[in-house]
Amino acid sequence: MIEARNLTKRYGDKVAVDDLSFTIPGGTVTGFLGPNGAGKSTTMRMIVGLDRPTSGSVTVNGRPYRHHRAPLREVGVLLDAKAMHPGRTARSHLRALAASHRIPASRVDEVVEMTGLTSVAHKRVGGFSLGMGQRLGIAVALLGDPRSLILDEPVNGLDPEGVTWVRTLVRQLAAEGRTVLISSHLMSEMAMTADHLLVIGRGRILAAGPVQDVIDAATGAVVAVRSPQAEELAAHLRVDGHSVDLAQDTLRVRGATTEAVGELAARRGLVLHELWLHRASLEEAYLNLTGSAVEYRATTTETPS
Ligand SMILES: Nc1ncnc2c1ncn2[C@@H]1O[C@H](COP(=O)(O)OP(=O)(O)OP(=O)(O)O)[C@@H](O)[C@H]1O
Repeated sequence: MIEARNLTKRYGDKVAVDDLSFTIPGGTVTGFLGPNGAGKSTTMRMIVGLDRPTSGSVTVNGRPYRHHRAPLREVGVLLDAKAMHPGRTARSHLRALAASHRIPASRVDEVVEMTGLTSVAHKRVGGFSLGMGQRLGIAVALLGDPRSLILDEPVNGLDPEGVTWVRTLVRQLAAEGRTVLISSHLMSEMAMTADHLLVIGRGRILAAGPVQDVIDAATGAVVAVRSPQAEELAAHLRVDGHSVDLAQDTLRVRGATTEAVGELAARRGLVLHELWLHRASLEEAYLNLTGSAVEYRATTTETPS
Protein backbone atom coordinates (compact mmCIF):
# COMPACT_ATOMS: atom_id res chain seq x y z
CA MET A 1 0.00 0.00 0.00
CA ILE A 2 1.18 3.50 -0.81
CA GLU A 3 -0.19 6.41 1.23
CA ALA A 4 0.40 10.09 0.61
CA ARG A 5 -0.69 12.77 3.06
CA ASN A 6 -0.66 16.40 1.97
CA LEU A 7 2.31 15.65 -0.26
CA THR A 8 3.75 18.85 -1.70
CA LYS A 9 6.82 19.64 -3.80
CA ARG A 10 7.91 23.12 -4.81
CA TYR A 11 10.74 24.02 -7.15
CA GLY A 12 11.28 27.71 -6.43
CA ASP A 13 7.98 29.39 -7.29
CA LYS A 14 6.73 26.32 -9.16
CA VAL A 15 4.38 24.02 -7.22
CA ALA A 16 4.93 20.67 -8.97
CA VAL A 17 2.87 18.63 -6.49
CA ASP A 18 0.22 20.45 -4.52
CA ASP A 19 -1.12 18.92 -1.29
CA LEU A 20 -1.84 15.43 -2.67
CA SER A 21 -3.47 12.89 -0.36
CA PHE A 22 -4.23 9.42 -1.70
CA THR A 23 -4.08 5.72 -0.90
CA ILE A 24 -3.01 3.15 -3.46
CA PRO A 25 -4.26 -0.21 -2.18
CA GLY A 26 -2.56 -3.60 -2.64
CA GLY A 27 -4.02 -6.11 -5.06
CA THR A 28 -4.90 -3.45 -7.63
CA VAL A 29 -3.42 -1.75 -10.63
CA THR A 30 -3.77 1.99 -10.20
CA GLY A 31 -3.40 4.11 -13.30
CA PHE A 32 -1.70 7.45 -12.70
CA LEU A 33 -2.86 9.96 -15.30
CA GLY A 34 -2.35 13.60 -16.02
CA PRO A 35 -1.14 15.97 -18.73
CA ASN A 36 2.56 16.63 -19.30
CA GLY A 37 3.97 18.46 -16.32
CA ALA A 38 1.06 17.49 -14.04
CA GLY A 39 3.43 16.15 -11.38
CA LYS A 40 3.28 12.38 -11.90
CA SER A 41 7.03 11.74 -12.11
CA THR A 42 7.70 14.10 -9.20
CA THR A 43 5.14 12.21 -7.10
CA MET A 44 6.70 8.86 -8.05
CA ARG A 45 10.18 10.17 -7.28
CA MET A 46 9.02 11.28 -3.82
CA ILE A 47 7.44 7.86 -3.17
CA VAL A 48 10.83 6.21 -3.69
CA GLY A 49 12.87 8.85 -1.87
CA LEU A 50 14.57 10.36 -4.95
CA ASP A 51 12.98 13.72 -4.20
CA ARG A 52 12.27 15.10 -0.76
CA PRO A 53 8.78 16.52 -0.21
CA THR A 54 8.66 20.24 0.60
CA SER A 55 5.90 19.26 3.03
CA GLY A 56 3.62 16.30 3.69
CA SER A 57 4.67 12.66 3.59
CA VAL A 58 4.38 9.45 1.67
CA THR A 59 4.81 5.88 2.89
CA VAL A 60 5.19 2.53 1.19
CA ASN A 61 3.87 -0.46 3.12
CA GLY A 62 3.61 1.73 6.21
CA ARG A 63 7.05 3.38 6.18
CA PRO A 64 8.87 6.07 4.24
CA TYR A 65 10.89 4.38 1.48
CA ARG A 66 14.26 5.25 3.00
CA HIS A 67 13.32 3.59 6.31
CA HIS A 68 12.97 0.20 4.68
CA ARG A 69 15.93 -2.11 5.28
CA ALA A 70 15.69 -3.75 1.85
CA PRO A 71 13.90 -1.15 -0.28
CA LEU A 72 14.33 -3.12 -3.54
CA ARG A 73 12.25 -5.87 -1.99
CA GLU A 74 9.54 -3.40 -1.01
CA VAL A 75 9.28 -1.30 -4.14
CA GLY A 76 10.35 -1.95 -7.69
CA VAL A 77 10.74 1.18 -9.75
CA LEU A 78 10.87 2.04 -13.42
CA LEU A 79 11.43 5.77 -13.67
CA ASP A 80 13.92 6.40 -16.42
CA ALA A 81 14.69 3.33 -18.48
CA LYS A 82 17.67 5.11 -20.07
CA ALA A 83 19.49 5.56 -16.76
CA MET A 84 21.84 2.60 -17.22
CA HIS A 85 25.51 2.22 -18.00
CA PRO A 86 25.61 1.82 -21.80
CA GLY A 87 28.79 -0.29 -21.82
CA ARG A 88 27.38 -3.00 -19.58
CA THR A 89 25.45 -6.00 -20.77
CA ALA A 90 21.90 -6.41 -19.55
CA ARG A 91 22.84 -9.43 -17.48
CA SER A 92 25.88 -7.78 -15.86
CA HIS A 93 23.78 -4.71 -15.04
CA LEU A 94 21.19 -6.92 -13.32
CA ARG A 95 23.89 -9.04 -11.61
CA ALA A 96 25.61 -5.96 -10.19
CA LEU A 97 22.33 -4.65 -8.84
CA ALA A 98 21.40 -8.05 -7.42
CA ALA A 99 24.79 -8.44 -5.72
CA SER A 100 24.56 -5.00 -4.08
CA HIS A 101 21.16 -5.92 -2.64
CA ARG A 102 21.99 -9.52 -1.66
CA ILE A 103 19.61 -10.89 -4.22
CA PRO A 104 20.65 -14.35 -5.51
CA ALA A 105 22.00 -14.52 -9.10
CA SER A 106 19.29 -17.09 -9.89
CA ARG A 107 16.76 -14.25 -9.61
CA VAL A 108 18.58 -12.44 -12.44
CA ASP A 109 17.91 -15.39 -14.74
CA GLU A 110 14.26 -15.42 -13.65
CA VAL A 111 13.65 -11.74 -14.44
CA VAL A 112 15.59 -11.99 -17.72
CA GLU A 113 13.24 -14.76 -18.76
CA MET A 114 10.12 -13.03 -17.43
CA THR A 115 10.89 -9.92 -19.46
CA GLY A 116 11.75 -11.76 -22.68
CA LEU A 117 15.38 -10.61 -22.67
CA THR A 118 17.06 -14.04 -22.77
CA SER A 119 18.36 -13.69 -26.33
CA VAL A 120 19.85 -10.21 -25.74
CA ALA A 121 20.96 -10.51 -22.10
CA HIS A 122 24.63 -10.76 -23.19
CA LYS A 123 24.43 -7.60 -25.31
CA ARG A 124 25.53 -4.11 -24.32
CA VAL A 125 22.75 -1.90 -23.02
CA GLY A 126 24.01 1.00 -25.17
CA GLY A 127 22.83 -0.81 -28.30
CA PHE A 128 19.37 -1.55 -26.96
CA SER A 129 16.25 -0.28 -28.71
CA LEU A 130 13.80 1.81 -26.69
CA GLY A 131 11.60 -1.27 -26.23
CA MET A 132 14.47 -3.47 -25.03
CA GLY A 133 15.53 -0.72 -22.63
CA GLN A 134 11.99 -0.60 -21.24
CA ARG A 135 12.01 -4.38 -20.75
CA LEU A 136 15.34 -4.15 -18.93
CA GLY A 137 13.95 -1.34 -16.77
CA ILE A 138 11.02 -3.58 -15.88
CA ALA A 139 13.45 -6.44 -15.14
CA VAL A 140 15.27 -4.14 -12.69
CA ALA A 141 11.95 -3.22 -11.06
CA LEU A 142 11.09 -6.92 -10.62
CA LEU A 143 14.53 -7.96 -9.36
CA GLY A 144 13.76 -7.75 -5.64
CA ASP A 145 10.38 -9.51 -6.06
CA PRO A 146 8.86 -6.37 -4.50
CA ARG A 147 5.45 -5.97 -2.88
CA SER A 148 4.87 -2.69 -4.71
CA LEU A 149 5.74 -1.54 -8.19
CA ILE A 150 5.97 1.97 -9.55
CA LEU A 151 6.20 2.09 -13.30
CA ASP A 152 6.46 5.44 -15.08
CA GLU A 153 5.26 4.97 -18.67
CA PRO A 154 6.36 1.32 -18.93
CA VAL A 155 4.81 0.79 -22.36
CA ASN A 156 6.61 3.77 -23.86
CA GLY A 157 8.40 2.48 -26.97
CA LEU A 158 7.00 -1.04 -26.79
CA ASP A 159 5.46 -2.71 -29.82
CA PRO A 160 1.87 -4.05 -29.55
CA GLU A 161 3.09 -7.43 -28.34
CA GLY A 162 5.16 -5.68 -25.66
CA VAL A 163 2.22 -3.50 -24.62
CA THR A 164 0.04 -6.60 -24.18
CA TRP A 165 2.83 -8.27 -22.25
CA VAL A 166 3.08 -5.35 -19.78
CA ARG A 167 -0.69 -5.40 -19.33
CA THR A 168 -0.73 -9.13 -18.58
CA LEU A 169 2.28 -8.84 -16.29
CA VAL A 170 0.93 -6.01 -14.13
CA ARG A 171 -2.51 -7.66 -13.91
CA GLN A 172 -0.80 -10.82 -12.69
CA LEU A 173 1.32 -8.91 -10.17
CA ALA A 174 -1.79 -7.23 -8.77
CA ALA A 175 -3.61 -10.58 -8.64
CA GLU A 176 -0.77 -11.79 -6.39
CA GLY A 177 -1.72 -8.98 -3.99
CA ARG A 178 0.95 -6.47 -4.98
CA THR A 179 0.46 -2.73 -5.26
CA VAL A 180 0.97 -1.42 -8.79
CA LEU A 181 1.09 2.27 -9.68
CA ILE A 182 1.53 2.83 -13.38
CA SER A 183 1.52 6.00 -15.44
CA SER A 184 0.75 6.25 -19.13
CA HIS A 185 -0.61 8.65 -21.71
CA LEU A 186 -2.28 5.81 -23.61
CA MET A 187 -5.87 5.98 -22.42
CA SER A 188 -7.25 2.94 -24.22
CA GLU A 189 -4.41 0.85 -22.82
CA MET A 190 -4.96 2.24 -19.32
CA ALA A 191 -8.67 1.44 -19.53
CA MET A 192 -7.75 -2.20 -20.14
CA THR A 193 -5.00 -2.38 -17.54
CA ALA A 194 -6.07 -0.39 -14.48
CA ASP A 195 -8.69 -1.11 -11.79
CA HIS A 196 -8.37 2.30 -10.18
CA LEU A 197 -7.32 5.70 -11.42
CA LEU A 198 -5.61 8.68 -9.89
CA VAL A 199 -5.89 11.67 -12.21
CA ILE A 200 -3.90 14.81 -11.46
CA GLY A 201 -3.52 18.19 -13.12
CA ARG A 202 -1.18 21.02 -12.10
CA GLY A 203 -0.16 18.95 -9.08
CA ARG A 204 -3.69 18.48 -7.71
CA ILE A 205 -6.09 15.54 -7.72
CA LEU A 206 -8.78 15.86 -10.38
CA ALA A 207 -10.36 12.44 -9.87
CA ALA A 208 -9.70 9.18 -8.04
CA GLY A 209 -11.50 5.86 -7.76
CA PRO A 210 -12.52 2.79 -9.75
CA VAL A 211 -12.08 3.34 -13.51
CA GLN A 212 -15.79 3.20 -14.39
CA ASP A 213 -16.74 5.53 -11.52
CA VAL A 214 -14.19 8.10 -12.71
CA ILE A 215 -15.48 7.87 -16.29
CA ASP A 216 -19.13 8.14 -15.22
CA ALA A 217 -18.47 11.08 -12.91
CA ALA A 218 -16.50 12.95 -15.57
CA THR A 219 -18.87 12.41 -18.45
CA GLY A 220 -22.30 11.66 -16.97
CA ALA A 221 -24.43 8.85 -18.35
CA VAL A 222 -25.87 9.44 -21.78
CA VAL A 223 -28.84 7.46 -23.07
CA ALA A 224 -28.97 7.17 -26.85
CA VAL A 225 -32.24 6.50 -28.69
CA ARG A 226 -32.98 5.94 -32.36
CA SER A 227 -36.58 6.56 -33.29
CA PRO A 228 -38.53 7.44 -36.46
CA GLN A 229 -40.40 9.91 -34.18
CA ALA A 230 -37.23 11.41 -32.73
CA GLU A 231 -38.42 15.04 -32.75
CA GLU A 232 -41.62 14.22 -30.91
CA LEU A 233 -39.73 12.12 -28.37
CA ALA A 234 -37.17 14.92 -27.89
CA ALA A 235 -39.97 17.42 -27.18
CA HIS A 236 -41.48 15.17 -24.46
CA LEU A 237 -38.09 14.54 -22.89
CA ARG A 238 -37.36 18.27 -22.79
CA VAL A 239 -40.70 18.92 -21.10
CA ASP A 240 -39.61 16.36 -18.49
CA GLY A 241 -36.48 18.48 -17.91
CA HIS A 242 -33.90 16.38 -19.77
CA SER A 243 -31.10 17.86 -21.82
CA VAL A 244 -31.45 16.38 -25.32
CA ASP A 245 -29.29 16.56 -28.47
CA LEU A 246 -30.92 15.48 -31.69
CA ALA A 247 -29.03 14.45 -34.82
CA GLN A 248 -31.22 13.00 -37.61
CA ASP A 249 -33.16 10.12 -36.01
CA THR A 250 -30.88 9.72 -32.96
CA LEU A 251 -31.27 11.44 -29.60
CA ARG A 252 -28.67 11.73 -26.86
CA VAL A 253 -30.26 12.29 -23.46
CA ARG A 254 -28.18 13.42 -20.47
CA GLY A 255 -28.95 12.41 -16.93
CA ALA A 256 -31.67 9.86 -17.85
CA THR A 257 -31.87 6.10 -17.55
CA THR A 258 -32.74 3.73 -20.41
CA GLU A 259 -35.78 2.63 -18.34
CA ALA A 260 -37.12 6.17 -18.01
CA VAL A 261 -36.71 6.93 -21.72
CA GLY A 262 -38.25 3.61 -22.83
CA GLU A 263 -41.21 4.00 -20.49
CA LEU A 264 -41.85 7.59 -21.56
CA ALA A 265 -41.85 6.49 -25.23
CA ALA A 266 -44.29 3.66 -24.40
CA ARG A 267 -46.66 6.04 -22.57
CA ARG A 268 -46.66 8.37 -25.61
CA GLY A 269 -47.03 5.48 -28.10
CA LEU A 270 -43.72 6.37 -29.81
CA VAL A 271 -41.77 3.78 -31.77
CA LEU A 272 -38.15 3.07 -30.80
CA HIS A 273 -35.68 1.32 -33.10
CA GLU A 274 -32.78 1.33 -30.66
CA LEU A 275 -32.23 2.31 -27.02
CA TRP A 276 -28.83 2.04 -25.31
CA LEU A 277 -26.66 3.48 -22.58
CA HIS A 278 -23.70 5.19 -24.16
CA ARG A 279 -20.61 4.70 -22.02
CA ALA A 280 -17.95 7.29 -22.62
CA SER A 281 -14.38 6.15 -23.19
CA LEU A 282 -11.65 6.87 -20.68
CA GLU A 283 -10.17 9.23 -23.26
CA GLU A 284 -13.36 11.34 -23.33
CA ALA A 285 -13.48 11.37 -19.53
CA TYR A 286 -9.80 12.25 -19.30
CA LEU A 287 -10.14 15.16 -21.73
CA ASN A 288 -13.15 16.47 -19.79
CA LEU A 289 -11.26 16.20 -16.51
CA THR A 290 -7.99 17.71 -17.61
CA GLY A 291 -9.27 20.29 -20.10
CA SER A 292 -8.47 23.25 -17.88
CA ALA A 293 -5.36 21.70 -16.32
CA VAL A 294 -3.28 21.29 -19.45
CA GLU A 295 -0.08 23.27 -19.06
CA TYR A 296 1.56 22.76 -22.44
CA ARG A 297 -0.95 23.17 -25.23
CA ALA A 298 -0.12 23.41 -28.92
CA THR A 299 -1.64 26.29 -30.80
CA THR A 300 -2.69 25.26 -34.27
CA THR A 301 -1.37 27.62 -36.87
CA GLU A 302 -2.90 27.87 -40.29
CA THR A 303 -0.77 26.57 -43.12
CA PRO A 304 -0.10 29.40 -45.54
CA SER A 305 -1.72 28.69 -48.91
N1 LIG B 1 14.06 19.37 -10.95
C1 LIG B 1 13.11 20.24 -11.29
N2 LIG B 1 13.32 21.57 -11.24
C2 LIG B 1 12.36 22.46 -11.57
N3 LIG B 1 11.14 22.12 -11.98
C3 LIG B 1 10.85 20.82 -12.07
C4 LIG B 1 11.83 19.81 -11.74
N4 LIG B 1 11.25 18.59 -11.92
C5 LIG B 1 9.99 18.83 -12.35
N5 LIG B 1 9.75 20.15 -12.45
C6 LIG B 1 8.48 20.78 -12.86
O1 LIG B 1 7.46 20.24 -12.09
C7 LIG B 1 6.28 20.02 -12.87
C8 LIG B 1 5.87 18.55 -12.79
O2 LIG B 1 6.79 17.76 -13.54
P1 LIG B 1 6.66 16.19 -13.66
O3 LIG B 1 7.85 15.72 -14.45
O4 LIG B 1 6.47 15.59 -12.31
O5 LIG B 1 5.33 16.02 -14.52
P2 LIG B 1 4.75 14.72 -15.21
O6 LIG B 1 3.31 14.65 -14.85
O7 LIG B 1 5.57 13.53 -14.87
O8 LIG B 1 4.90 15.07 -16.76
P3 LIG B 1 5.13 14.12 -18.06
O9 LIG B 1 3.81 13.51 -18.37
O10 LIG B 1 5.55 15.12 -19.08
O11 LIG B 1 6.20 13.13 -17.71
C9 LIG B 1 6.63 20.47 -14.28
O12 LIG B 1 6.15 21.78 -14.47
C10 LIG B 1 8.15 20.46 -14.31
O13 LIG B 1 8.64 21.41 -15.20
